[in-house]
Amino acid sequence: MNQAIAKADTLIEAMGWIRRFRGKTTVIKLGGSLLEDRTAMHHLLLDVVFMETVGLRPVVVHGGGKAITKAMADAGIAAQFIRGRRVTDEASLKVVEQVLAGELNVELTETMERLGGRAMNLSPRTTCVLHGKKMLDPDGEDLGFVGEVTSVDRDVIESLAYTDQVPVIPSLCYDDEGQLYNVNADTAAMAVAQSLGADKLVFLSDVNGVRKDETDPKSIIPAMSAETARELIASGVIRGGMIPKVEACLQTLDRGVQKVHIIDGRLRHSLLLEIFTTDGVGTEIHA
Ligand SMILES: Nc1ncnc2c1ncn2[C@@H]1O[C@H](COP(=O)(O)OP(=O)(O)O)[C@@H](O)[C@H]1O
Ligand SMILES: CC(=O)N[C@@H](CCC(=O)OP(=O)(O)O)C(=O)O
Repeated sequence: MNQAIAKADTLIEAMGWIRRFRGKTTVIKLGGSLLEDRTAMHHLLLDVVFMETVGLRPVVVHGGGKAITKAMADAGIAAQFIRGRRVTDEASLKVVEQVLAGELNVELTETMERLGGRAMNLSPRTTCVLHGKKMLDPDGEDLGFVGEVTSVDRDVIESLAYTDQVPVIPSLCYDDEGQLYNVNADTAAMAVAQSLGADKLVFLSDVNGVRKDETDPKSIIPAMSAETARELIASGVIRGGMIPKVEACLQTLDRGVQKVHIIDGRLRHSLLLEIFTTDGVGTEIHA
């Protein structure tokens, strides 16, 4: 009996948080490093289904960098990155599309449905909600078919909330001429969060947050200002795949979203801990 009472207490404790966030949009970016870990993915999607069930509005944007690199290697294509973005020629683009839209997007949607939730894939193979153009690298490098999002079909995404469906969006966009582009998933999540005026943007990755020393989990920085984040990129402490993530955080903060978090998706229920407790996990970047 005591156990059952403790469970009821936990539900009551969550009530304040549920009321606070009910009807609010949280954009959740699932990183490809994390998607490799099936158990972690399962628990995360369960958290997403829970959020939707109690009236929050989760929107999932996903990458799949590791799976793309693997599929490219299988096809005999070497991966090349510039400042965390994949140089994408025509052959690579085919692989990117197949992995993101053909495999991961379908798997994520189906898994959520199996877990008792309702989900809808919004990919170029079904309904593409991200529109954009070729991205011009600030250093003048030609990244090939790498795009940036210029507009988001907000109405399509928001209408899913009326039928209790979680939108699942891969990081691909079309331009006005119907050319497909590979978009960094952190950048795509940022564009979606801005367009929806999201309350929160959470990046789930395979590290416990931004670290002073990339290899030392204990060196995690729990909270940092936008200014510090810029300094850490310039000094090389933040490098590789963490650069587009932090850049996306900075641009989001520039446009009015109050808080952005980078958290460890491998930690069971990290998403719920982030939303339903006062002690956040991971790194919070604030204005
Ligand atoms: N200062 C840093 N702190 C933490 N991770 C960092 C840092 N600099 C670079 N990284 C790297 O960034 C990676 C996360 O980026 P990425 O692999 O693109 O993840 P995701 O697939 O989740 O988007 C980490 O696994 C780590 O290797
Ligand atoms: C242009 C560019 O870099 N696109 C990314 C898209 C996937 C992605 O961003 O996946 P993660 O979230 O796992 O990093 C790529 O090709 O890897």
